[in-house]
Amino acid sequence: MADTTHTFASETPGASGALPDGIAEILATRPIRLGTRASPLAMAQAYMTAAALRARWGLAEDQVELSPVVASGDKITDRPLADVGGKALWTRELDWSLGGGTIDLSVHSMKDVETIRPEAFVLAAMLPRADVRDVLLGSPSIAALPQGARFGTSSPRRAAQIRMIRPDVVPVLFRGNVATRIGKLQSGEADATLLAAAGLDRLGERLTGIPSVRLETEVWLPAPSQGAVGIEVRRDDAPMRALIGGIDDAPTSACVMAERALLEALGGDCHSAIAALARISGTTIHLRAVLYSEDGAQHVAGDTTFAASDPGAPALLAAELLAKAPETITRLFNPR
Ligand SMILES: NCc1[nH]cc(CCC(=O)O)c1CC(=O)O
Repeated sequence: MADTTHTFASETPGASGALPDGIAEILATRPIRLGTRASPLAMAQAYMTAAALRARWGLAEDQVELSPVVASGDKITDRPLADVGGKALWTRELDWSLGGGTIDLSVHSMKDVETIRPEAFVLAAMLPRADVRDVLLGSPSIAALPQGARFGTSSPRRAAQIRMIRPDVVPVLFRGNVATRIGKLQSGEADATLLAAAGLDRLGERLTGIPSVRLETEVWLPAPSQGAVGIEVRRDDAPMRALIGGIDDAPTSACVMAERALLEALGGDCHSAIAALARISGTTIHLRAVLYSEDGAQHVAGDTTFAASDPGAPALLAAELLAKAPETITRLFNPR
């Protein structure tokens, strides 16, 4: 018989500590309001954030509340995101709520958050990063894809990466949430697709009957910020900054900030095919990145190792990559 004694952090006496200044006064009148998109994945991530906040500060169930907003990006599912307004479609409605004070915090998939954010907000915390890998669905390997396979994606990165390895593969437009895309694969709209392991894991997707493989980062880098959930707060809201700062996973924040600094220096947008991943060991960050031409026929890769205290290093890698990239790649970027 297994030992059934468990200790939960939230039950450890004193583990939660005193609330940051000003929070008790807010809780006397209303709950903490977490803004989130309404998609199943966004809701799962917001639940995780609420649970982490309650555990960290010893808050009751009803002291943290979710406030779902339907994002424009969730209403338009028949065109590539890049053609209809880009990443702002995911953040616009949440930004209005946060700026207007009807929510205290916005929970985001960091992958969907523009590199340049309103000056009034701060990304004050990230949850521990999930599995960063992309998952190939519909085939047990890239090599096993049938000749001329139809590959469902709306991501320039994923389309370029697959065609670099398999130029015969034909991209077909795939949008919608995770369940929608799995449904499209199962109904035969494509032979294969790619999804983030983080999303599948957080939704508890079983993928029954679908051959799949998690692609190792040595051979297949994910999107910058993939697998990271970030929480934004108004810059002038000191109590909420302290509250949310209490659940920040510092290694995740350091890596994701490095990937975002690279993206910002490159001037990448939804049309640019860029893969990047930072890993941290102690205070040393290792950042790898690959830029692709649209058809994947050309690519440039590079990496850099730097002290976490050196915020300029990702921009140097960006400059080095652009300097050696052919015009088919540089034209996809607007470096700053
Ligand atoms: N662009 C949609 C999106 N934004 C974040 C995730 C997955 C979760 C994550 O990367 O944290 C997904 C779905 C996907 O790419 O499969």
